[in-house]
Amino acid sequence: MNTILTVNGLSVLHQQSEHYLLEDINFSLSKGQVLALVGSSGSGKSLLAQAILQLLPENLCHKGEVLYNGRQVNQYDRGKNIVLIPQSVEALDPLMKVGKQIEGLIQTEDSHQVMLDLLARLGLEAEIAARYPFQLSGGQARRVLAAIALGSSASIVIADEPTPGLDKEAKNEMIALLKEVQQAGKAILLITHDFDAVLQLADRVAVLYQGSIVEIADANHFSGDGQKLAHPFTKALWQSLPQNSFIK
Ligand SMILES: Nc1ncnc2c1ncn2[C@@H]1O[C@H](COP(=O)(O)OP(=O)(O)OP(=O)(O)O)[C@@H](O)[C@H]1O
Ligand code: NI
Repeated sequence: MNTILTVNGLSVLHQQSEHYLLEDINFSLSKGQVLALVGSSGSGKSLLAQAILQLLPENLCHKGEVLYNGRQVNQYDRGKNIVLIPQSVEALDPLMKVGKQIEGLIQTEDSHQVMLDLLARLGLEAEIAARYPFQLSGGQARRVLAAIALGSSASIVIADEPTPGLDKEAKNEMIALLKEVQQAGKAILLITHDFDAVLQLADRVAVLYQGSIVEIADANHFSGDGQKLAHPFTKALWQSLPQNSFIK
């Protein structure tokens, strides 16, 4: 198969306490596939994204391997082959206008036009390009972060919570864009609490519970009362959604 990302026995531990924050994570991702990563707050989703990108904070260390196209991931893959749509807007350069930041990552001659097209696709006015990050609302900043990732040539996109803070229209636009990214043959790791997005985009869903993946389920197993789901935590997560509240 066209496996593009492989995570093998990945663990992340806090150096001082030797406490495991992630333990023995295994999964792979092929071209054009979307794997959703769900789990409670604090279960380790963002840490997994950071570990894949070699961006772990210094007080944490990791074991195991992350392979891009069969070879160890290195720092040069970041931004080039694997991009992150980060959870926090602090990832933007506070001193550079956002249009320039987006253009900087688009590797085609007409980067200015591509940047403007991306802004429009994400429902942002062209004048946003001339603003600094602090002049954006939370939802606008999130869409700018997405434009940066989607404009790059990377073949793997890791999206850490791309939809919160967006109104319904902007959220649907973001989901449509991610769908296009997938159809272009890129692989997506979609970290989210939003099951709307999961059900519209994901092929499979990895469920993280206290630092371990307890189940990787087919996305279409998230239906009915969750009888096709294997792990009690996955079932509980599914049944706790407001739209499933009629299920006893
Ligand atoms: N640098 C660090 N040092 C020690 N512990 C950390 C560090 N970074 C994260 N953690 C801890 O690791 C755990 C997982 O954090 P992480 O940010 O990955 O959670 P998450 O699943 O992304 O949560 P959320 O849904 O709220 O974004 C948390 O308990 C967090 O406090
Ligand atoms: Ni997180």
